[in-house]
Amino acid sequence: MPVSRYYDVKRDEKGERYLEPYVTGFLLLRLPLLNKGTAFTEEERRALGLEGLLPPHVNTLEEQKERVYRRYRLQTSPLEKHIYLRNLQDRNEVLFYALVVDHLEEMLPILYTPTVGEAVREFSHIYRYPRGFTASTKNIDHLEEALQNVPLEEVRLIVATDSSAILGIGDQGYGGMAISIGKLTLYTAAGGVGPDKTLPVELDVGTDREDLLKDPLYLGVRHRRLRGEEYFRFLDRFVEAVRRRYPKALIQWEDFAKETAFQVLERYRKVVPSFNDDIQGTGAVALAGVLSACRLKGERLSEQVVVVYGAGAGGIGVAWALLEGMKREGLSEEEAKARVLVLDSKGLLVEGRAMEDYKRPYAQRPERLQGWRFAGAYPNLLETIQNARATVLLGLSGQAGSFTEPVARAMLENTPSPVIFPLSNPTSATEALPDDLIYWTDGRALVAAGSPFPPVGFKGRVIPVGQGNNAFIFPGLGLGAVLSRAREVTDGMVLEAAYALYDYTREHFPHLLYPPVARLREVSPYVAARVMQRALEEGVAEGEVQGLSLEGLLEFVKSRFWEPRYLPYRPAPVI
Ligand SMILES: NC(=O)c1ccc[n+]([C@@H]2O[C@H](COP(=O)([O-])OP(=O)(O)OC[C@H]3O[C@@H](n4cnc5c(N)ncnc54)[C@H](O)[C@@H]3O)[C@@H](O)[C@H]2O)c1
Ligand SMILES: O=C(O)C[C@H](O)C(=O)O
Ligand SMILES: [Mn+2]
Repeated sequence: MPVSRYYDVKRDEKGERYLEPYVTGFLLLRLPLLNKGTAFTEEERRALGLEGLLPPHVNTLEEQKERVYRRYRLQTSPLEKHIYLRNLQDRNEVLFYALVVDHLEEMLPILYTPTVGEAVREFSHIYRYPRGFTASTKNIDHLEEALQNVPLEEVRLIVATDSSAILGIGDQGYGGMAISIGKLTLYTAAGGVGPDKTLPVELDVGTDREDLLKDPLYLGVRHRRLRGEEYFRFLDRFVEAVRRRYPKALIQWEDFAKETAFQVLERYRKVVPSFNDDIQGTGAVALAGVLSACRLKGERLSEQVVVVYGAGAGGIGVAWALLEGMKREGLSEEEAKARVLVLDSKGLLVEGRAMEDYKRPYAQRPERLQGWRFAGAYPNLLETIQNARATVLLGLSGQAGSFTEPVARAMLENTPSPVIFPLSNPTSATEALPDDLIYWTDGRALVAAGSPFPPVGFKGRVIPVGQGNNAFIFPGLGLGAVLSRAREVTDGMVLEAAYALYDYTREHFPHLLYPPVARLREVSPYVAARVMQRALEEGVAEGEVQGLSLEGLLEFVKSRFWEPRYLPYRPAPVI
């Protein structure tokens, strides 16, 4: 079957790839996966009915990049830049990715965190072209038919959100589609997954935001969110329809509120290859960064006392991964648990306290608090840091400014170089600004943040701020799972992604907590290869990669890596 009902990719006599479009003329210029714009050659223009429809001069891809980059630079705000790039993506995908790959570090904050947060908020107001697939309460009863309308036959990667907890900005209704689009842009730009193998999905189950429901321009369904059984019936249908239409696809669950995130992950992880980016991707990226910090300090992870601030999808995922990391260094479950302290909005999680089920495994035994001094019913952040003598502090609370100067100074009381990662996104939700943390700790804190921040100048030093964002994990994890045809994404594969990122950083950037994002295109294939290796070891891989060594797997990944280049076009033979 062709890749798409509008084209196929074939090989010529010499084995070179070419594209065979099934549409010609003006329509060809309107399909972003096919359109080369002014780069169509004269021969192609003649053969494909494009003569007279384009300017006479034929551009190279390089020239086109030059043109669009100049316009890009003239956009006056991050959101305008985002809109500009998204329009380019919807016009000509090869050109879009060629440009993004050339300027990855510059454009990631525009296409992804933090600007994507604004794009989510404004989604209905900046909407132009359709992209992705919407499952909504309007089409859920005939979802299988609706999925047939997606003109791609080889979708392998789906990012799906119900928009209930986008970044740290909460329920965003239909706007969450922008997150699915942004995450998949990274899969292609950083993970080498062809854009025609990806499908962004919005699961529009409604919104509880009155302002959105009342906004005449709002584009989602206008009712409150489905809950309980109705909600899960909706999701069951979605998963079933995906399984039928795209049996080889992996689903990445994104930005589900904590009330459902854990249930959704568990309900489907053995039904369809899937993982939750906020729980597992974030857990892995935090573990990798804390391991790097320990290496820089010349200490072991199992010696640290970790405080995780925030007990939602991200916080619990991070607590899980750090606990696993400590156990790997030889601690018992009990020993590890006493070293990973988790707080929610009511304070430290302690057994016996009222809390949701997913938090229970991370609650401290009451004995752990023996001799502690605190004022309220449960220790707050500062009290926990002081009493437990925390050495690592990780923020996943979405509470801007919650890592105050006294908090940072308290960390410094416990260790000469505290590890402090305000991981909440977007920038407006960060627990602390990195330069504040560095000043408050006299340059001694090891700092990484979820959103991108410029390096901090301090007493003649230039201190880079690592970006502890699951962007370092999910493209490699998803790619590795798909390329190894993994039946499921196991916890072992998630943790392997963390150690792979740690190893990559140690080898290539031994003085940093995370690699620069400009290196994502190297990081992701390496993470993918390690994930594949682990999938093989665990016996969940079903693909053609059986028996390959790590080097072999890396070669395999690289041979599949999609590059933004124009293929020559040959018209379909007339039958
Ligand atoms: N850096 C990354 O890669 C990354 C990944 C995932 C999430 N995050 C960030 O983490 C934040 C939370 O995301 P999530 O998906 O876990 O959301 P969530 O809604 O699942 O959880 C938020 C949690 O924050 C905690 N919280 C709220 N108010 C608090 C308060 N006053 N004090 C202490 N804790 C409080 C609660 O425990 C709540 O469960 C967001 O800002 C998100 O951007 C970052
Ligand atoms: O989207 C990001 O930047 C990371 C993470 O998935 C989040 O929800 O904050
Ligand atoms: Mn997320």
